[in-house]
Amino acid sequence: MIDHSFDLIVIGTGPAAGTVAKKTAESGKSVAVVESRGFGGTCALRGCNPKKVFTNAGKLVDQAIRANGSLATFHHPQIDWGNLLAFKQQFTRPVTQKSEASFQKRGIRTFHGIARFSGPDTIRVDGVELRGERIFIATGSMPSPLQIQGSDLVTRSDAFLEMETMPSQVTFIGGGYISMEFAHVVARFGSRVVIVDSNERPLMRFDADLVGQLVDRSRQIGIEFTMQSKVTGVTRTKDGLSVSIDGSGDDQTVESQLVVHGAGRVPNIVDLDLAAGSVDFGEQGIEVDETMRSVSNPRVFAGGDCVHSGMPRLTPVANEEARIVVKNLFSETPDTAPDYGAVPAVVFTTPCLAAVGLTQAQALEQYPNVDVRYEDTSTWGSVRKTRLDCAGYKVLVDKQTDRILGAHLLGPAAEETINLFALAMKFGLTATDLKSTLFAFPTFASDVRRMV
Ligand SMILES: Cc1cc2nc3c(=O)[nH]c(=O)nc-3n(C[C@H](O)[C@H](O)[C@H](O)COP(=O)(O)OP(=O)(O)OC[C@H]3O[C@@H](n4cnc5c(N)ncnc54)[C@H](O)[C@@H]3O)c2cc1C
Ligand SMILES: NC(=O)c1ccc[n+]([C@@H]2O[C@H](COP(=O)([O-])OP(=O)(O)OC[C@H]3O[C@@H](n4cnc5c(N)ncnc54)[C@H](O)[C@@H]3O)[C@@H](O)[C@H]2O)c1
Repeated sequence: MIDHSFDLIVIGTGPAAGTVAKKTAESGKSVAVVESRGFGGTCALRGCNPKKVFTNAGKLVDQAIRANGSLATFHHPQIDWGNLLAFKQQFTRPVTQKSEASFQKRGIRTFHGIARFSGPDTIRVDGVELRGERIFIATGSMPSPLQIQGSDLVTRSDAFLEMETMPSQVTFIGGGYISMEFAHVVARFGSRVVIVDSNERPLMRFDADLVGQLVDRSRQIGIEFTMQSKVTGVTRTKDGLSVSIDGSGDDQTVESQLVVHGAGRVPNIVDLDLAAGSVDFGEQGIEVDETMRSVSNPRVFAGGDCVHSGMPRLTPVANEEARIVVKNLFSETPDTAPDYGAVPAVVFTTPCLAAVGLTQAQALEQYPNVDVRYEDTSTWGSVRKTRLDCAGYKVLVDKQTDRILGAHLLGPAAEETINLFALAMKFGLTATDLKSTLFAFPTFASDVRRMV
């Protein structure tokens, strides 16, 4: 029996869901949202935003240590984990209540619990049956299940961001975004940090030369890398945890008090009973066409981390897909597709590593004449003034058109400067256009003229 009917039911309350629910309600439609955890989604509660508070702390201590005695004098700059957690909670604690209120203020009905399909246009949540003219799925992603003994002893990123103290020995499984970002903070807190990754280097999707520089810097601050190795099990010992590592025949164990999951995320769709809703899906997520509509159920749209779009699972991607869903949801002929442009990505280590567009290998494969401009910029004045000795760039330019094919930055303000390249690539600016632009001086942006 149907308890309530709506024009639109939205599952999730992260960036993708929020935009679609609010814009649709503002257009006069009746909307319900369903959330199984606190309202607000991963980015605001357990991802980008709280993470940035932690990485800011790591960056500040790093700056203080390397500038000590030259730019200023500091006595024992250090992270106080308890204070840091309390400060982070100033940002995260109000989110749940504010987020739900912002839906309700627009007349959106809010439901708490796990949403499950009970038919092609019906959802069950907490014993209530809802019918939707349209259903938008934006359930995000979750840590990939670890098929290892003792997987229940591994701490996930959401629990890591709520830890009241940080122990002295920490092991990270995987060498991707999460491990590298957290490891830089934990190392600056003063703990022993080990990263175990199955590849030959961490951050495989980023430029190998710049990752090499970042790994050197990471080692200088005490991070140990165990590469081409897999964690095979975690067991409890009297002092903490013992991590078993298989390094292709070279087995070893590492003692830790904390083992953190940084081994990738998968679409969070297991609880939805998508088969009951006739919604096709695969390992990479919900199958959608280019309008973000389910390929198998025309009433259903999906966006963000839970879909198989081939795009990186990042907040700006979720936002763009939501913008498109708003346009297509109630259209007789949905035909608008996302315009992702070149999606910039940043690893918030100290310094940050940032990238947009093609990698060197992709550029050389796709274009006959590529100018590869790579330089270690640690000797540049702008970098030396920060007392940092880890910086570089790689810019890939199509020699035929002078267009930027990819930009890869490591160093101070890389996380900001990359946006200039994203803008240039989206609007087809050439290397000469960038070179001829007057940027304020002395800024890191003004270094762009030397890179192109
Ligand atoms: C530690 C960490 C750091 C990150 N840092 C960055 C960063 O710096 N920059 C960046 O761009 N991206 C970052 N990301 C990725 C970013 O958080 C995601 O890409 C983004 O949140 C995806 O948004 P979404 O709307 O698809 O889903 P989410 O934000 O994940 O929201 C999905 C919501 O759906 C709810 N839900 C799931 N299943 C159900 C169900 N069956 N019923 C009801 N509700 C359900 C969940 O509880 C959740 O609230 C980070 C992620 C993590 C984990
Ligand atoms: N700054 C950001 O934008 C940011 C930050 C954090 C997370 N995220 C999002 O969250 C996702 C998940 O982050 P992540 O760091 O968990 O994943 P990731 O995909 O970035 O990296 C996972 C790494 O774990 C390795 N790995 C997997 N299983 C392993 C095992 N058993 N043993 C050893 N190594 C193993 C992989 O080789 C890979 O290098 C990211 O892909 C991104 O979408 C983004």
